[in-house]
Amino acid sequence: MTQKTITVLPGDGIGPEVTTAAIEVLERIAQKFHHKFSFQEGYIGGSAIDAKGEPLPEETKEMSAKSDGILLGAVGGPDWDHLPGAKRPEKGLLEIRKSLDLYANLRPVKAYSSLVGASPLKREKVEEVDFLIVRELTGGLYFGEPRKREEVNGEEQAVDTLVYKKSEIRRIVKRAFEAAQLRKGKVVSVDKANVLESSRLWRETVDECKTDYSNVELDHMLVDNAAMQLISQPDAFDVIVTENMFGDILSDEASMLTGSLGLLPSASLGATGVGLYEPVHGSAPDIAGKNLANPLAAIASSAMMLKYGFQLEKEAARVEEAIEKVLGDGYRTADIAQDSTGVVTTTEMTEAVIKALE
Ligand SMILES: NC(=O)C1=CN([C@@H]2O[C@H](COP(=O)(O)OP(=O)(O)OC[C@H]3O[C@@H](n4cnc5c(N)ncnc54)[C@H](O)[C@@H]3O)[C@@H](O)[C@H]2O)C=CC1
Ligand SMILES: CC(C)CC(=O)C(=O)O
Ligand SMILES: [Mg+2]
Repeated sequence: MTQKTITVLPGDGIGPEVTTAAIEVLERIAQKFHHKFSFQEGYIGGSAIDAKGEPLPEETKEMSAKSDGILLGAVGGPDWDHLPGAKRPEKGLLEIRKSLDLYANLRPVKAYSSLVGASPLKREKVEEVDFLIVRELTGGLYFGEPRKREEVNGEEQAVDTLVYKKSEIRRIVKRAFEAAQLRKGKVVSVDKANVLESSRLWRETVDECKTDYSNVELDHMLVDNAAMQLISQPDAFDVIVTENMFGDILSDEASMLTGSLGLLPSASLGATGVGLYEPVHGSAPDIAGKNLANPLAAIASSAMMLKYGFQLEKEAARVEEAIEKVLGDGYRTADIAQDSTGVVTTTEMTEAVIKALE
């Protein structure tokens, strides 16, 4: 019997809908395998700004740090877009990642066989897709200082800063090599070393780390080429390691190989301690509150929590199999449906997954 306390941070938009789905699945898993999962809910993002006046209240940070796993929905939305950068909902997410030192964001991209038709790419391009994006999560442009607006020579300008320390690069690259050793043994490191100094340090550091992993094959790829190769030869990738913003962009692109952004899960891990599990997608304000969101990315994120956070491999596999089963049985939320017949809601998809756990 495993006993765990899970912090749930639903956030904004479709966040509450998809985290509810993930909780229901975890509750069923606990019941089935005789574990005890208790859930505590906290504020983050726009809903935290509305309730508590800030995107990451201290109490959220504390309860998250003390728990065994964090399940997050998504943050942000048009209600808060007028706020200055430091007070926006997204700041809450960046801050929780930073404060818990969750530097390794694992984003698996795997085509479900029954869904290859949902991708805008040809079947033969996507059916073998199975790779892992290892995205650096606590450095780079999203965190570098200074960041500011200023007036220079009578004109307004804005500054963001892209900084990487060698130690930050080393630790994420090691994660990628280790992940590759458990997969097909191929790492592609993505950078912009033809232009950016930070990318040249990135590339040098990757080469240095490589000497400890003689059984792993390494290639470097410029990010613009990588964006193209993800479409032209997506099945050639095994592990992609890259910096924060490139990983953010490439993973949304990669989601279309599977058919929808609503399918991709992620785990954000530190060296030790609590991990954060969240879908790759955002708060999807266009469909929020309509019971239309695809809950599978959040449910698959809860499977990553079981696997990486609690070492419950069998239980994680059971959730993944249930997802495959419902897709195989033809359950489709609107984002992955070929036409409008038989489209299911968020709650119907969740019920189907729970049923498939039996
Ligand atoms: N991790 C997070 O909390 C993230 C938050 N955001 C925030 O979310 C807000 C909206 O951003 P967008 O650029 O529109 O990105 P988004 O990821 O929220 O939505 C992009 C498109 O994908 C669709 N989509 C996303 N998740 C879906 C799901 N589970 N099922 C079905 N369709 C889904 C949406 O309906 C929309 O058409 C912004 O405030 C942004 O800052 C964006 C990305 C990540
Ligand atoms: C909202 C951003 C802070 C994050 C994002 O887009 C992501 O992590 O995928
Ligand atoms: Mg993103």
